[in-house]
Amino acid sequence: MRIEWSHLNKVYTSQNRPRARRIGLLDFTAAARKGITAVLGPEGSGKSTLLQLTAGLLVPDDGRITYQVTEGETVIWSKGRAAAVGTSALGSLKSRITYIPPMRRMNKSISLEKYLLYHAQLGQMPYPRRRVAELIAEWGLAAVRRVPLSAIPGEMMKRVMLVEMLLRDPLIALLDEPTAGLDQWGKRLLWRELRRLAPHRIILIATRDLRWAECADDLLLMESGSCRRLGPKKLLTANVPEGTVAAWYEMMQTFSNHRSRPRRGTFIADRREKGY
Ligand SMILES: Nc1ncnc2c1ncn2[C@@H]1O[C@H](COP(=O)(O)OP(=O)(O)OP(=O)(O)O)[C@@H](O)[C@H]1O
Repeated sequence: MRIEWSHLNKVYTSQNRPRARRIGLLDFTAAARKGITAVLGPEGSGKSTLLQLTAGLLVPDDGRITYQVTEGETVIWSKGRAAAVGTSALGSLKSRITYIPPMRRMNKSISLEKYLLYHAQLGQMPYPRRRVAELIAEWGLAAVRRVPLSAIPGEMMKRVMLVEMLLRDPLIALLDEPTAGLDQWGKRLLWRELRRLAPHRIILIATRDLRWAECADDLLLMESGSCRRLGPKKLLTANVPEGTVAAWYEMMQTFSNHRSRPRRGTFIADRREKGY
């Protein structure tokens, strides 16, 4: 199992101001293997764009994503494939990818319990009623189990989305800021569940919660839409005395600030030529 991103580019244009363009991804090339990959990077570095492209919710302007699902089964997502067949280019893989946005409200009148039961049945979970009841209790959602989704408060919706993911049992899980809105107990529960799923799935987590990112096997550091560093967490964090993700990230940002600060009288073009 593997996901390969090859020379991905994504530029956002505004309908009102077509000349105002923002770079989402810039020649992004990297790969993710089985396990948990923490996608790190400063605000606006392209973490969410990467997850949404990988979920098939956005179409790349250029480049391709290759999903090696099982031995001999390869699926490709690119502008050409999207133009030819739309999201059905992802075929049955689409239903095995779960994307969880940072926060979501749902305008649905169906009760939480019925909604989760529907997803358990969709995911062909054995004993769906029992599993839904267990997860509702475990994630502290019993008080709202008969409440319509539209009336569930925002911070609780994060837990609903995570339970939905566990019921669907995806092959690829893409979580954007999954700990935002979770308390310590929720964070621990999510850590445990993701570690349980990790050996047989590809899990990408875009997060600014560097302590929680310790649950990852691999770290992918983004900068200005590109992949700046990718590798096993153990190997990368071994280079910093504290040995933590937070310390490694801080060190990388210090270098980054140093690199991007133009020296007096140095033009950007000069810096490129000199390979800064
Ligand atoms: N829908 C959009 N329309 C216009 N520009 C966008 C859109 N989504 C993202 N961008 C821009 O693309 C760039 C990358 O944004 P993205 O949200 O992918 O980064 P991020 O690393 O996830 O940031 P954050 O940590 O703030 O969520 C930013 O400059 C952002 O302003």
